[in-house]
Amino acid sequence: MAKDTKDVTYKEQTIFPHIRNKIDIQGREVHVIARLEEPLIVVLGNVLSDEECDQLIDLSMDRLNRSKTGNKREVGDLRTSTSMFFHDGENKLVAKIEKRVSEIMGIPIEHGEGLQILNYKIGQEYKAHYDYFTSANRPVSNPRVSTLVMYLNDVEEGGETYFPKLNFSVSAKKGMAVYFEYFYDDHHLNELTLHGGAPIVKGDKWAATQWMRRKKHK
Ligand SMILES: O=C(O)CCC(=O)C(=O)O
Ligand SMILES: [Fe+2]
Repeated sequence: MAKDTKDVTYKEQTIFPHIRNKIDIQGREVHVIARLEEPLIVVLGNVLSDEECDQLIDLSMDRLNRSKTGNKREVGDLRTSTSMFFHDGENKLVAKIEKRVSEIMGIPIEHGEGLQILNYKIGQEYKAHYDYFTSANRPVSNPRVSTLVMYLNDVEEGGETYFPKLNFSVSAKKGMAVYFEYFYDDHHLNELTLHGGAPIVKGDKWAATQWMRRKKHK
């Protein structure tokens, strides 16, 4: 018998649990607008209402500090935004959004690092980076596995979330979000999730980021 020479395309298991183009959560219909399969990058619509976006901005405005990066949480050129973290469930709105984010990402909120609000003014950016941690000599004990970046306003010009290794970018649009994950066995797929927040050219940018860990973080 002739041997079957068809290529077998093997796809890795993903974390994101939704296969349909709509996700029903808390009586709200979140839309899957676009989807890249490997690495999985999902553009989502109707994640937050306009009022929720405005309230998150109002609640964080007076609590912003220069954003930090890396294990040592340092301030530097890599990330020039200001930002803050809400405490877990610190008010009704944050609790409600945490629950929604957890359902979208398919991971309990206890694995999260807290909802983080970011503000970028003209010229400010988050240069291309990986959200996962790397350690040269020992495995990371509780690695980050996935990210959701939600946009809280429309940016007039600039401020896209860009993935330079994929020639792909997502414009910041109020209430929408981009999800991606980087817990693949094939490390090449994780490396393709290199991404950044492009410098703001006109206007400013407000976003909310949720980083999830493999295991409980708190
Ligand atoms: O601001 C963005 O578009 C990207 C933010 C980001 O990469 C992060 O918070 O890890
Ligand atoms: Fe990031």
